[in-house]
Amino acid sequence: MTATKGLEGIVATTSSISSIIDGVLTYRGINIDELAEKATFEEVVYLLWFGKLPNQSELDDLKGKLSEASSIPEEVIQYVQGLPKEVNSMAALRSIVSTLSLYDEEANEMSDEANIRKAIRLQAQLPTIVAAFARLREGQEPIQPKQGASIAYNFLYMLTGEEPTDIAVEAMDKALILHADHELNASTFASRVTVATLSDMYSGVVSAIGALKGPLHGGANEQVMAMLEEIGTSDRAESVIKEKLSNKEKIMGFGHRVYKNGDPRAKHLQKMSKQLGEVTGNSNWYEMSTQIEEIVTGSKGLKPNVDFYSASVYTSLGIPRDLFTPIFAMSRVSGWTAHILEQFENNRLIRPRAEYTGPSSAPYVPMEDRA
Ligand SMILES: CC(=O)SCCNC(=O)CCNC(=O)[C@H](O)C(C)(C)COP(=O)(O)OP(=O)(O)OC[C@H]1O[C@@H](n2cnc3c(N)ncnc32)[C@H](O)[C@@H]1OP(=O)(O)O
Ligand SMILES: O=C([O-])CC(=O)C(=O)O
Repeated sequence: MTATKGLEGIVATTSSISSIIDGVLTYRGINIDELAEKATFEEVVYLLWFGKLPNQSELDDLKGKLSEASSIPEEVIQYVQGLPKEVNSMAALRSIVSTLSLYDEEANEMSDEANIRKAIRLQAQLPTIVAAFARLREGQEPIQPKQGASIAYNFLYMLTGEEPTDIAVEAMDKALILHADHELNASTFASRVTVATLSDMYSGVVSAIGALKGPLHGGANEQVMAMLEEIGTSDRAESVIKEKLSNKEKIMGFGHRVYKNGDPRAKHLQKMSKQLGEVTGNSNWYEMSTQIEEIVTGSKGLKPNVDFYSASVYTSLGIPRDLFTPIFAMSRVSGWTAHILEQFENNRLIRPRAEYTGPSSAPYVPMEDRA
């Protein structure tokens, strides 16, 4: 038995949800570029869960169900209110989703119908949770979602209490589409491992949130913004990045385990970042980002991943940095739940082996003889 570090190149399951073949990403066979340009996030959620694009009445039905399920129980709001003010936002999200399961009577119900209903509730409630968390820690009242509005609109509305502009809603919707699923990424794999023991959907999503939190995965988007803030002004970009590279530091938002010639999602976020910079009259973050891309790609051949330009997009939307990864979770929960449903369809316990590298035939030393 020989281990492959980081399971690189190992095919661990079959899946018909998303594919990355020769650098092209599809959801259910549809190219991500087309979805980013033409679809809405709700259509993508339907596509991921049910394997086809919805017709108008199927889409209306799903939107109605998402809207209906978008409020969170009062007990959960009280739980959020009681959290320490300075808590890490992904740790909070992980705990809140776990708490949410305690108020879902179907949490441990394993039928297909119950699992779809839970997927709808999780997708509908994560944006409400993230917005409520952001407001409560500032001492503000949470805002109820508007019935009938899109997830992208509602999230921005619940966060700020103001009607978002059309371009803000478009940018948020596009970001949600682009982050929705990505084959067997670390958090999705974590969710599948958890539910393959026949544990419940909430446990799978909580495992996934824990995995997404790390800076090598979803947590990178916050780190990108921290880096842009550290650089501060474009004239410092070259010296700061070159110093990081010479110190062998990783440049957040660059590189990818699967894409070696560039992430097809990055260009859409770059375009949104540029547009938002023009609309807000502050292109500083966008320009600094393009400059960093030039330096990192030029010197290391590394290309930006989905996390890189999302940082300047969210900042232009006025979103605090520590909500970037929770926003990723708000989108990726559609993919996690699709994968959990797929895992349940044809389940087998996921239990690989480890190549043992410890001592062999070690004696049991009695306590009095130990050093
Ligand atoms: C949504 C997502 O999860 S997308 C990924 C988000 N994560 C990031 O942006 C964090 C920064 N990027 C990285 O850490 C990596 O590129 C990963 C984790 C995404 C992929 O990692 P792996 O496939 O395991 O590649 P690995 O980390 O082994 O890197 C291979 C080589 O490229 C270098 N490298 C990879 N990414 C970077 C980077 N962002 N900055 C500098 N060097 C890098 C490594 O240092 C290593 O160099 P070496 O061979 O000289 O030691
Ligand atoms: O696929 C991966 O390894 C990371 C990920 O989630 C993404 O790029 O969206």
